Amino acid sequence: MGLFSTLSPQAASQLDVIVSGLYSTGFVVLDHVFDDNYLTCLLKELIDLNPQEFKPAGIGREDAYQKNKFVRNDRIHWLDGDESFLSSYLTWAESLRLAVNRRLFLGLYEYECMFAHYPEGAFYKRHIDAFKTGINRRLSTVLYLNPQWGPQDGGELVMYAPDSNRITHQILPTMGRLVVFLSEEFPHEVLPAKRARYSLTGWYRINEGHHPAF
Ligand SMILES: O=C(O)CCC(=O)C(=O)O
Ligand SMILES: [Fe+2]
Repeated sequence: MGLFSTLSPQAASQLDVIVSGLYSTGFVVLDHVFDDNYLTCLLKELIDLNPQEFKPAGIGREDAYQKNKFVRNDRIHWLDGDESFLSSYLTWAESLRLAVNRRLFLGLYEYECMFAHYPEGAFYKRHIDAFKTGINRRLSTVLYLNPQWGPQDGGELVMYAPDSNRITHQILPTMGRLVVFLSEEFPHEVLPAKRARYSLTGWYRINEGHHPAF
């Protein structure tokens, strides 16, 4: 049984929307990709994780700029991929990887993801997830897990036009909202959250060691 047999027709057409949006603007925001029960389950798993296992963001896998607590002060928990609650999400992530590779030839190879917790007041200053010369991230995903989040709660994701100070979008991190964008193109920042803000964030990487024959 192929992977797509596990996707609903609605999920398959959402993948088309994402791929088309990436093709035309490099950036997509979608609601209702995952059902409410599953989102609630993800949020519960996230909240149940031992707070000791959340590390200040930037430790380990990123550059010095991103380790600076004046740049970001969220807390993150890398996921191994073998957590049972993640399997539906990872099935979806794999189907997106295949759809993107098939239509956009990005050569996405693997996906890594983490839970992020922005405590009250936390932020992440303007940055780019990958520089063309640096880490091999090509596509960023953020799935927000914040029930009843409104404008009064802050924590917007602010997206800038490539190489510009022009703001193109201010996105509230509402429950189930998904943002997908090309990692190398769009500077973005997270405004201070006025209450705890949760997300499942991930990146597709290319395989550094892999040199295609053609
Ligand atoms: O949570 C968000 O809205 C974006 C987070 C982000 O930019 C990152 O973790 O690189
Ligand atoms: Fe980012």
